[in-house]
Amino acid sequence: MADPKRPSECTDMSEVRAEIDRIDAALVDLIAERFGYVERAWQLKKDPSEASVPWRIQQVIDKVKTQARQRGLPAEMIEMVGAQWRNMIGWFVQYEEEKLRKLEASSGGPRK
Ligand SMILES: C=C(O[C@@H]1C=C(C(=O)O)C=C[C@H]1O)C(=O)O
Repeated sequence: MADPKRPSECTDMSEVRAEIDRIDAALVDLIAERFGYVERAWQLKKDPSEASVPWRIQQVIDKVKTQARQRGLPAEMIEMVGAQWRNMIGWFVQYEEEKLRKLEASSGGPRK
């Protein structure tokens, strides 16, 4: 595969789109990798009430927004990044909750 091109090196829309496709594929890989740790997280928790950890959710969102700020993204985009993370984490929390509920039901009570 050709070397990645910097934005200023792209001379037509097919080159721009090829780079966007490359970045999107990398983002999906990273989300899948992140999901692997969420999968491990619920296995290390004891019951569904542990799925949502508000202080940690806030910490994660603060960190990504700080990084977005440091990268010089526009203010509205920083808010968008925070909202996307909140949305993604919301899904992960639901996933963990469901797994822990099923585990609780199948084992006849919370894990000791
Ligand atoms: C991964 C965890 O489980 C949940 C998912 C989080 C995430 O996706 O970053 C953060 C907090 C938890 O509500 C955790 O407790 O750290």
